Amino acid sequence: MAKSLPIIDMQDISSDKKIAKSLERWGCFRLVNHGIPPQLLSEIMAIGRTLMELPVEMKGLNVHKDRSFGYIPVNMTSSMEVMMKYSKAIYDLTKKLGIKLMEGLGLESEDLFKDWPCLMKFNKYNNNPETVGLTGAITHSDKGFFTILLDDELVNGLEMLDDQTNEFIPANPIPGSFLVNAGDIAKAWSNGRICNVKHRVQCNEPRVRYSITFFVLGPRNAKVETPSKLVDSQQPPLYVPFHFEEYCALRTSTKFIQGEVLDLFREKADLVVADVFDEIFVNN
Ligand SMILES: O=C(O)CCC(=O)C(=O)O
Ligand SMILES: [Fe+2]
Repeated sequence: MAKSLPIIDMQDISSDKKIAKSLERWGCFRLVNHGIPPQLLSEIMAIGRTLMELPVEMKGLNVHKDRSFGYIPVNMTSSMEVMMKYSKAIYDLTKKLGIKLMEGLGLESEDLFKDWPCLMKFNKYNNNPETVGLTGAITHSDKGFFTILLDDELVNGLEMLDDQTNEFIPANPIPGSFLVNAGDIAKAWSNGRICNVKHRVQCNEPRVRYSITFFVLGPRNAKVETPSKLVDSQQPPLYVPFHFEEYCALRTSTKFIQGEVLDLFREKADLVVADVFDEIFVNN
């Protein structure tokens, strides 16, 4: 039977343990019965599509210094309400997921992501007959802690890497669900227990694909530090505490997008660092 990714029902009484286990084994799971109404999911998806389809001249009116921050035309103010509603709902959901993860790992039940910066991103894959078989998003890990992805219900393409067998497993959509995956910060925070799953998006059919990602990034004004309970003589600390911004700057400057930069923050990093810098040198 073909391998498939874990599906977790948020209302299941053992969901906390299942969340921790799935993140350790796969670095991801599909989340169902999460409590965000399907109507709100359809509304935010519709807004994503509308924004993506705006004429180029209108998108050019974007005045943000970082051009990737996008543009919302004034006649779409009602969309702002939906966006605020959605971001609040999804932020509350990540808070619950953080608490469940803490409990699932046998840690004190607390709001892990309190005051952490988050980012919402709309994606469009211009799939067409010429792009079938090509890659829409190359293999990468996400740099933050958690990503909550609302994927296209009709057009598949997302694939998650099983790091035990090195094969890609399709994350086929389930209407009304989210795909939750862990990123580099989760791996460092958990002392290497959580998998920062690598993933990619393939074009399998000539139909445009939309998705919305909500990234829970890293601690604000504090270092990424492993809870003491996850460290002992059997599992000595793997990483020195570091700031999320520091991590992002290195990931950007090295252009390594699969979590390799975590090696620069390893305890006793002298040897590893030399290796990574060699690679950077070779790659440039
Ligand atoms: O569009 C998708 O399904 C995945 C997007 C993604 O991996 C990302 O934005 O980091
Ligand atoms: Fe990603």
